[in-house]
Amino acid sequence: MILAALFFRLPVRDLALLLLVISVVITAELLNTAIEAAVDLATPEWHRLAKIAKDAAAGAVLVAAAFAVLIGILLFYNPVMTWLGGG
Ligand SMILES: Nc1ncnc2c1ncn2[C@@H]1O[C@H](COP(=O)(O)OP(=O)(O)OP(=O)(O)O)[C@@H](O)[C@H]1O
Repeated sequence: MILAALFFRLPVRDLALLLLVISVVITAELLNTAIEAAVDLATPEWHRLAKIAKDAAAGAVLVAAAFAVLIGILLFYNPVMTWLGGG
């Protein structure tokens, strides 16, 4: 994504937004992994609260990823269309 942003010469503000979105997704994934490990340590058995904790953490990653895709489309749509149109 960063290489594509440089290729399409996105404005610095768009590049900053892209870096922010990437960092949010990576942070959510790291927190999800941490929560999964902590839950497994606390309750190796099946537990309703463990399920809620893991599902909520995974949901956070999904939300971050979905918004990252949306923001990526918004940032790249015009530059890609211009490039495809040869203009
Ligand atoms: N101890 C538990 N008690 C109840 N439900 C659990 C428990 N452990 C896992 N689950 C359920 O199983 C799902 C998958 O859990 P798992 O630990 O395999 O993580 P995962 O989603 O496969 O994540 P990753 O692929 O990042 O390891 C959870 O989202 C949760 O719904």
